[in-house]
Amino acid sequence: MTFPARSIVIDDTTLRDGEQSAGVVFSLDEKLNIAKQLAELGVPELEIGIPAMGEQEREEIKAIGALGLSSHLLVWSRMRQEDLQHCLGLGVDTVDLSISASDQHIQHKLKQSRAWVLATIDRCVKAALDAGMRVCVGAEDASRADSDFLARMAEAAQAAGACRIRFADTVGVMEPFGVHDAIRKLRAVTDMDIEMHAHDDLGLATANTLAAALAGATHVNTTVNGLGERAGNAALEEVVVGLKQLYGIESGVDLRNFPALSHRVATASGDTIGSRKSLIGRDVFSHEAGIHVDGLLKDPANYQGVDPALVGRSHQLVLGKHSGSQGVVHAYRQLGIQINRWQAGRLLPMIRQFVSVNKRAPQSADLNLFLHSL
Ligand SMILES: CC(=O)SCCNC(=O)CCNC(=O)[C@H](O)C(C)(C)COP(=O)(O)OP(=O)(O)OC[C@H]1O[C@@H](n2cnc3c(N)ncnc32)[C@H](O)[C@@H]1OP(=O)(O)O
Ligand SMILES: O=C(O)CCC(=O)C(=O)O
Repeated sequence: MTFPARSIVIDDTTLRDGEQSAGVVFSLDEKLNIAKQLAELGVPELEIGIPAMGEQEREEIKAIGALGLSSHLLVWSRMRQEDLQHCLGLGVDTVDLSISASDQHIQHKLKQSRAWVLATIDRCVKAALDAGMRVCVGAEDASRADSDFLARMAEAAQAAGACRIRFADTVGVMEPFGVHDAIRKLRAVTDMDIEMHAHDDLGLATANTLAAALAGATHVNTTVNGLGERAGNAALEEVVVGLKQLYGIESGVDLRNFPALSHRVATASGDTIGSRKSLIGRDVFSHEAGIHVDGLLKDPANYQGVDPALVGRSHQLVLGKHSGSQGVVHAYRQLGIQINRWQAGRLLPMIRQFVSVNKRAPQSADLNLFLHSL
């Protein structure tokens, strides 16, 4: 399958939805550094906070704005006049004005009607525009909304002057085919930009985000390391690499310095990154199995699905229970010691015995000992 060359805008919400993860708080210093690093990677848009939360949040939003970053900044707000007022004068010219799209939320959270939602969109979007803001209408819980009503919301938003609608899979219950259909349907009824906001409750946030991009979304929300409410959002690193590698869609984001940002966000959020977390986990570019190591040494393409250099990393070859003789020869060569395959074959049982007992790879001192005992 071939895909037309195109680009997409990443709107990273590490500093908004990322910080909404239970128990996570970023200090101002952490926010400033995360924002700077995101901008340095070339992330074009950053959603940086919720002004209605209070004076401190607003001061921090201002401080991020004062950095003069190359990234375009947004704030998030409930679709309420009083919340909108808090978004003004912060040095940020775009607001995601959020209102629920599903009957579940409209009736049982907002305790309102669909007609009220449409009227509120009209009133609040116009008020934001009058105040000099650009508006993205956040359709919260869009994934559980009636699709015809969502279309009416999009029409109301566009008629009022919004430039974008955000399709939020708020509770993370969608799958890629459904997302593709939903975004296609939205694309057919509006000329506004469309943004996908996915949650990872079923482990599908990235897949759903890619599906939205294929269906015509112009913007996608991400967070560093997939941080975010509950199971998190679509991970910036996965979305950027997936868009480019699978579909040739450019995001303009260069992840070669991503490990430093990933580490910063993990530390600031008190999180540990799973060792097998795609692209950033400790072990995802490590190889032990003899056949794989032999193949990689002959040509990395033999066992490389993703080039680790894309995310500033490299392959690690590890000696272990499943090593073969080529891997052993290579490990000794790294120490400046030339051995032949016959010697490697005799060293293998020692290596296996060592890792079985110690549950770790042998270090250079161990390898020297093995060699001397031959
Ligand atoms: C899916 C998402 O991620 S949405 C973003 C969620 N993020 C957050 O909630 C983090 C920041 N939140 C906060 O600091 C606070 O919740 C505030 C400042 C926004 C509001 O605080 P409070 O006024 O004390 O209200 P509280 O949080 O208890 O309840 C939410 C209220 O907002 C209403 N509300 C929820 N969403 C919306 C919306 N999109 N538009 C208008 N009103 C809304 C609820 O119905 C409820 O109103 P009620 O008190 O009249 O029943
Ligand atoms: O309405 C929005 O802007 C999306 C809010 C959000 O974070 C969500 O629905 O998960």
